[in-house]
Amino acid sequence: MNDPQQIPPVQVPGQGPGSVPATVEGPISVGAATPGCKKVDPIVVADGVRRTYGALKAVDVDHVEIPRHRITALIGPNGAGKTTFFNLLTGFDTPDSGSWTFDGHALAGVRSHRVARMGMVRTFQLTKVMGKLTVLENMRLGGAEQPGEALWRAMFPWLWRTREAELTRTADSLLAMFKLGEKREDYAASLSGGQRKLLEMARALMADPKLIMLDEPMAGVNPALTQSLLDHIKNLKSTGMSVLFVEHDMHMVRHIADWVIVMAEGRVVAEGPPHEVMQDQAVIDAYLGAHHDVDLGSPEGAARLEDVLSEDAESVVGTADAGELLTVHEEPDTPEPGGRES
Ligand SMILES: Nc1ncnc2c1ncn2[C@@H]1O[C@H](COP(=O)(O)OP(=O)(O)OP(=O)(O)O)[C@@H](O)[C@H]1O
Repeated sequence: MNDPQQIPPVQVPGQGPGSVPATVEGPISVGAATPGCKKVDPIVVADGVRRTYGALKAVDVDHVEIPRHRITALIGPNGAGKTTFFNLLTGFDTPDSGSWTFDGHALAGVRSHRVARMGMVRTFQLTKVMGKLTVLENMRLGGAEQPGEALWRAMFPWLWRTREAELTRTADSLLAMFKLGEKREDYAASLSGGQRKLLEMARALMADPKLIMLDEPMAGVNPALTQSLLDHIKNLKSTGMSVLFVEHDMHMVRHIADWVIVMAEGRVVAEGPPHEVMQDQAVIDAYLGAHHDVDLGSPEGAARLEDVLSEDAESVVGTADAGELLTVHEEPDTPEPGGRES
């Protein structure tokens, strides 16, 4: 069994201390923070990306840019199109129209595994860890396969053994970081929902991404782990990674996001720094409808919003189906039900 105490501090694969950029500072947008505004250094640029389901426009994004080396939150009410947009960008779904680039490379039509190999890796709202594999095996699967690696493995098995040992070392470091070291030999199916979320995030890091996209990383994570999860995400930025996350937890958004993009009814309706965006009328309208007087930028306002939405029969806030605005609930140790890929 692995002893997390003996594992050295994690180094995100391929990003040793020598290659770590200093904290990036300075303006994020070129000019004013308006919906679809240009960024000083974008890692993703999307144009005219649309996805309809029958008459429903799930995603209808004219233009959006995701800043590099920053933590960006993608927020919006349920059904706003956030997950569908994630699916489109990462090749898990196909848009009706539109184009987008990642790190300067056009990605429309590129399949999901190639997108991941290019350095754009995502996690899912409902985790996709493989229950019948151990935690360590799941991690090793996340290691990006180099072009031609399968051939090398067949022809030069001793070289593969070296690579496998490397993957195991990286996996153990990441498992220690996510406090899953003691679970490395357990089947992933035995993990709680929250632990599976952590495993999925750790596995995504095995691919050495330039951009990690997290779909509701906090939902279902035990409160004891939430602070360390926030710290992990901040650490990713300090290693030079760009982070884009979908989240309903405004506490998390306010505390770690450098930039917030707000979607409603498939469109980008606002963007900017967290404290500004949360007082934006379009955002308040999108979230609150009639409750315009609530200030999302303050803890009291967010608490009030949570109360209001908890009483709303159509809101999932405060239920097991959604992240919460201020607090994170305990996840029962039961397997997740199947469902749509989101
Ligand atoms: N496979 C699908 N078939 C039909 N409609 C879909 C499908 N996937 C998503 N939708 C619809 O598209 C819209 C956007 O859904 P999406 O899951 O992207 O929203 P979201 O902002 O991620 O919501 P949430 O915060 O609840 O996860 C919703 O109205 C949803 O019902």
